[in-house]
Amino acid sequence: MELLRVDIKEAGYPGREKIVEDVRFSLFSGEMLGLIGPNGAGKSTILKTIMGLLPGRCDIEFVGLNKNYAYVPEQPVLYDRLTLWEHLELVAAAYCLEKREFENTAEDLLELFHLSKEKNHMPANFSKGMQQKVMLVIGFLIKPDVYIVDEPFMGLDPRAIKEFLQLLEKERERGAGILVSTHQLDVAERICRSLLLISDGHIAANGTLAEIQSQCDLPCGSLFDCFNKILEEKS
Ligand SMILES: Nc1ncnc2c1ncn2[C@@H]1O[C@H](COP(=O)(O)OP(=O)(O)OP(=O)(O)O)[C@@H](O)[C@H]1O
Repeated sequence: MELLRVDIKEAGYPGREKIVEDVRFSLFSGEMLGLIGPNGAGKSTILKTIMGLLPGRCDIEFVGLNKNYAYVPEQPVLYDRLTLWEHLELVAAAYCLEKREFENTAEDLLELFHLSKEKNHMPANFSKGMQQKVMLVIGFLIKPDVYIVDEPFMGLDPRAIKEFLQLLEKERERGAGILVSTHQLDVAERICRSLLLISDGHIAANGTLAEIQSQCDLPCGSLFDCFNKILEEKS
């Protein structure tokens, strides 16, 4: 089932409108789609455009009624004067989560991400990785249909990455669609059934790893090899 339809004709920043051009794809229920590409290729710009945070000529449609989503940006966005638990309560209030269910889910997520002891502390004083985990906890709390996650692995320790991936996989099995931007090509190769390689604001390759391997004539190549070959051919 299609959950998200993206058709970006042109998008960018005020004064720099053409960072991304002709990017079209759909995200389906139960799909983990990896957005990969070199620094400055336009991955975050695509995600921000999908979220309506940037101007642009585009059609973005969350297909179907009452589709909700979680967007986890690259830079954590947290309030200075709220504790971790107060952040979660705020989300629960905004999404009208039932109190008992919210509390149980929130406690489980904090436990899983090893944040229980920090519950009454201010995330503003947390390390970068801990702040990133808070953003992920908030995303998982609302159990959305669509997850849009920008570079989630940066700053997470290996244990946190493993727990995060397990949770993401559970959500995918539940039927959520997941769009994840990352530089971790080994992780993308392992977890993403479909991949979208962005170069210079355009789609340079897309499909499954097997399709990308045949597109760049590297039948047994890793995603790392394919990525570099495609980019070399383009330059
Ligand atoms: N706030 C901004 N204002 C103007 N230009 C920007 C802004 N943010 C990013 N850009 C430009 O847009 C282009 C794409 O940047 P973007 O952040 O989308 O790349 P990315 O693929 O996510 O890179 P990275 O992997 O390094 O995070 C770059 O040329 C960058 O300089």
